[in-house]
Amino acid sequence: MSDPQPLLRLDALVAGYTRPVIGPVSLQLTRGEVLGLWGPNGTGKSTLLKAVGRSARVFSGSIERQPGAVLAHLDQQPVRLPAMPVTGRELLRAAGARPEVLETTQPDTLAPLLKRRIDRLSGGQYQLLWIWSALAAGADLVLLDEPTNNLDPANRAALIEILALERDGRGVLIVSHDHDFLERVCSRLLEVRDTGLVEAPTTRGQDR
Ligand SMILES: Nc1ncnc2c1ncn2[C@@H]1O[C@H](COP(=O)(O)OP(=O)(O)OP(=O)(O)O)[C@@H](O)[C@H]1O
Repeated sequence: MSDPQPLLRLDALVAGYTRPVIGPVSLQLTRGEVLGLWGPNGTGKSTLLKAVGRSARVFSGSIERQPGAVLAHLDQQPVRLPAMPVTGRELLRAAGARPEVLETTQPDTLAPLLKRRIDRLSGGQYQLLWIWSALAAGADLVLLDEPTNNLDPANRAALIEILALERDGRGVLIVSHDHDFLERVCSRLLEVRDTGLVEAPTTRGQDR
């Protein structure tokens, strides 16, 4: 079951800001895959996501996204919306979440968040809702930078649960230092080293 064209293909990508900070790196992500990136601080993992999201500079190599694939990018510091009387449910509807997803498939932890004003949620609650809205709205290519930061154990467990839902339709690329989380959710893990990306063994993701 492989796509004719992967959702995302990086070929010898060198990316950075005023100067390159990562690369050359190559990878492919297909629908149904959850790919984890981990490695030491400052090796350019977030920059790689930003380059895919077009907020970092590409010095050489290429980034090919499947035409029409909808991208959602959770940055390390999620942008909060200004104060306004909008509930979580209204946010998800505005993002294009399908009604059946809103009514049936949300984990218990999310139900109370749907009723609350989003400008009154805590940082972690907002982050979880933001990720759920990207998934429920059917983003094809989801980039998550340190998604377990700010989450307590219950919300971290909810994140693991929602990432497992309807996984076949999308590809997810996750940067995290939370290795246990990556092992739980990822089908493939890559370690970022000075020499490039190295395939890392994953014990739990294989059978998902
Ligand atoms: N906006 C920016 N402008 C210039 N340099 C930057 C910018 N953001 C990050 N850098 C530099 O790029 C390098 C890689 O940073 P990046 O945040 O991509 O690494 P990382 O692997 O995600 O690190 P961490 O694990 O600490 O989050 C670092 O040297 C950092 O100082």
